[in-house]
Amino acid sequence: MTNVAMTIAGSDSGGGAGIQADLKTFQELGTFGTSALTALTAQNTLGVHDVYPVAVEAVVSQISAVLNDFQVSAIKTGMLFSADIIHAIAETLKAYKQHTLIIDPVMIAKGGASLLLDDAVNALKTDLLPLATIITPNIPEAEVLTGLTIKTDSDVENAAKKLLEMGAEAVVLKGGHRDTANYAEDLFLAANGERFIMRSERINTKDTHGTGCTFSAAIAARLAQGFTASAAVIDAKHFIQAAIANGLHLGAGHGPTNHWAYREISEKVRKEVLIIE
Ligand SMILES: Nc1ncnc2c1ncn2[C@@H]1O[C@H](COP(=O)(O)OP(=O)(O)O)[C@@H](O)[C@H]1O
Ligand SMILES: Cc1ncc(COP(=O)(O)O)c(N)n1
Repeated sequence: MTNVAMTIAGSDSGGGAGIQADLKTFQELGTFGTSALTALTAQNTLGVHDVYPVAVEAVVSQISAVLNDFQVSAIKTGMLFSADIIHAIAETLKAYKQHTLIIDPVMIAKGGASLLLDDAVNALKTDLLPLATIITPNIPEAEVLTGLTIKTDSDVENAAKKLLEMGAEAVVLKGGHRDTANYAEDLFLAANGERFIMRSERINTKDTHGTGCTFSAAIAARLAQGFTASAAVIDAKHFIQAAIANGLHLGAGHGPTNHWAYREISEKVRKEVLIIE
């Protein structure tokens, strides 16, 4: 059976993040990728040069066209840009009773450009977050969503709990932005009580453009194939670790990750690089 996923996100002309990262990741993991664009960005490894939002009707029309024809097993969202777009997406997904939803609450690009308007944060919290099967914030995004300051391990736990209280079924609070020098660790916490930490070696590289997009797309690809939430996030961590560790060194700024590295690494080697506790 062919499994289908959809990404609702922005286009990154540089190919490392956004829709491009999502579709490459779906393809690598054997899930058929469909998409609805929310914005075009003129972007490269040095930064975001321009943002052109897509009209709300055009976003809804793309989602409807896909959902009217395909059996989509998982949807992920990335850059959503405005409150109007978020509201329309939430209403459309509710109308289609689409249940498996991974929300990567993209706010700011690595170079500092805003990919979500300030007044859209509330719409993300009230309209979309309660529909989430899994939400995957990085530390700054979790701070904005919860209003908490996140520095210590217990701050991470408290923020994850608060995100569950806000309506997500599960959260992966990603630790890429923490000051852990030797490892990058992410906390998985679910409303059903499941909890674990995924810890991998921190790769010393500036080429981390699109890590969050790629990670959440890998989760969506695996959920679309019927993986459980915990199995999907663990495999996504393997995928992103391989992609960062085998960087392509493209461009003069924050380069993209290597979306085909995972398929070249044996399962045994993948398992060796990840500690689950
Ligand atoms: N230098 C790194 N080495 C290894 N893993 C990393 C590194 N930076 C980020 N990660 C991992 O990449 C994923 C994305 O993390 P993060 O950088 O926190 O999110 P975002 O890209 O949304 O800012 C997480 O699984 C995180 O642990
Ligand atoms: C269109 C688009 N979407 C998302 C990101 C965030 O990238 P990252 O995954 O590095 O946070 C980006 N830079 N551009």
